[in-house]
Amino acid sequence: MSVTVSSPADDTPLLRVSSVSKSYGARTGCEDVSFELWPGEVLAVVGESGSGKTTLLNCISSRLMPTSGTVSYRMRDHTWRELYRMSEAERRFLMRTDWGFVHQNPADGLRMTVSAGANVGERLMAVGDRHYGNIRSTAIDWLGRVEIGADRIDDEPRAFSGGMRQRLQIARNLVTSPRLVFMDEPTGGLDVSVQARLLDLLRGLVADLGLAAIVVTHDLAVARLLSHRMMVMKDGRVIETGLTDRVLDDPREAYTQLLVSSILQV
Ligand SMILES: Nc1ncnc2c1ncn2[C@@H]1O[C@H](COP(=O)(O)OP(=O)(O)OP(=O)(O)O)[C@@H](O)[C@H]1O
Repeated sequence: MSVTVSSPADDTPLLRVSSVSKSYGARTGCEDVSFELWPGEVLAVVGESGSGKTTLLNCISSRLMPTSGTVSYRMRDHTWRELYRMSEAERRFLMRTDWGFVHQNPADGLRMTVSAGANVGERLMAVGDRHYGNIRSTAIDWLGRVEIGADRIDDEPRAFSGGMRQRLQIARNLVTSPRLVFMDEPTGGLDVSVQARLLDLLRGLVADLGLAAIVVTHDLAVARLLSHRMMVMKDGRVIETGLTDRVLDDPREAYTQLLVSSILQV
């Protein structure tokens, strides 16, 4: 089954995913997934462990070549480019400038042995900023936006708590004003109280910046708080999709009903 979702937000999508499948030998990672993502839209991809969320996220963020299907992205100059027809250098440039990727484990998205300021500043340098004073003041500004004091700018992230590291990773990703951010379980592995604060912060930043985002999570509360739309995956396929509140309040598929009711019983 191929599921195409539509959004009311804008008449030109930012990303088009068409019939993407990925298999690992005989094992299915994800199968025949199609959807479009609009500017400023947050899409949550939910499902239980092994349902194919991470495989799909990796395929559409150019980290894992799909077995079949296409991923097209609308560039800033409005031309459409097919991701896996770009050169490796073009894809890397896109990832550094127009896209962000927030990993579940901040250590995967940060340089742990350089200062917090440098972690943010080097992304600015990657998009061509060469003015030390600008870079430092923008880094301080962004550390403030993610609630890290300016007095911590020279500390390395390994001296930070898990929540601070995750906030730093978010600042590093958002400082260049990307148009699209991929997030893989962005609050996973954090204490519940830290999660709640981080989610609040993320929600505010995504809304302020008008970011489009694809958030993979097994946590329906994260999907509820962050996303406009949801895709529910099972065994590598999308089995239900729709506005987040609709899917959570009135799930149509038996599997989604089970997923929602099992959370509500906790
Ligand atoms: N590198 C790999 N080699 C072989 N099989 C893989 C590989 N990565 C994932 N798979 C398989 O693909 C399927 C989907 O896995 P995936 O990690 O995408 O699911 P997920 O929904 O992200 O799970 P989780 O929430 O546990 O991270 C699973 O059956 C998994 O075993």
